Amino acid sequence: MIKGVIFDLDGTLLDSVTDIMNSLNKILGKYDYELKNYQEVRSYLGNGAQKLVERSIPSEKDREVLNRIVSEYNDYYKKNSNIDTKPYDGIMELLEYLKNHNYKTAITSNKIQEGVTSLNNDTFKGLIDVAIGERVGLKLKPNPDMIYLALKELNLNADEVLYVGDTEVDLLTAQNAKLKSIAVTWGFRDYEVLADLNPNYIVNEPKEIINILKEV
Ligand SMILES: O=C(O)COP(=O)(O)O
Repeated sequence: MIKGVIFDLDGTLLDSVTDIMNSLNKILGKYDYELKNYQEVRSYLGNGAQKLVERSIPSEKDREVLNRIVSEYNDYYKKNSNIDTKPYDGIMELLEYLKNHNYKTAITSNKIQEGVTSLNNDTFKGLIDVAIGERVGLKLKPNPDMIYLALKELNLNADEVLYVGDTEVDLLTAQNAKLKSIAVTWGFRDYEVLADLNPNYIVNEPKEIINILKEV
C-alpha cells in the first residue's frame, strides 16, 4: 500500500530556472564568461550546483577556479532563490490533497540544503514533511542515499512510496533505490527523453498523480 510520495524539487514541484539562471549569470558575468540562456540552463540542471557550473563553462578546467565560482554562485543564489520561482500549476492542489489524505511527503533535491529549506518553508508552508538537499556527507542523486534518508525520516519502506521526478537523474535514483517512479513532463526534460528511461508512469499534469495513487 502506498503511504507516501517523495518528490524531486527543481523542475518537479518548482519552476526555478529563471532564478537559477540569473544567479549563475551574475557570477559568470563577474568573471567575463559567456552568459547562458534559459534553455541552456534548463538542460544543465539535475546534478546540482557543481555540475551546473562545469556544464556552463566547459573550457574551464582549473578546479580552484571552478570551486570558487560554485561557492560564489551558491552564496548569491541562497539570497536570490525565491524571486521568480513558483510552484507549477496544480502542485499546491496536489500537495493539499496528499496532506488531506494522510500521505507522507518528502523532497530530495540536489540543490543546496539552505535553498531547499527556505523554498520549502516559504512556498509549501508545512505541506511537506521532510526536505533533504545537498549536505556534507550525503551523496547526490542518482546515488540512492537521499532516498534512504527520506524513507528513514518518513518511517516508510521502499515499497510504500512513489518517487516523482523530471530528469534522468531522478529516474535513475528511483531505480537505484528500488522505488516505483513517476516522470513528469512539465520540468527540465522532454517526453521522449523520459519515455526512453522506462519510468513506471509518465504524467503531463500534477492531478494525474492523484489518479495513480487511487489505482496502485
Ligand atoms: O540543482 C539541481 O541541479 C537539481 O535540483 P533537483 O534535484 O531539485 O532537481
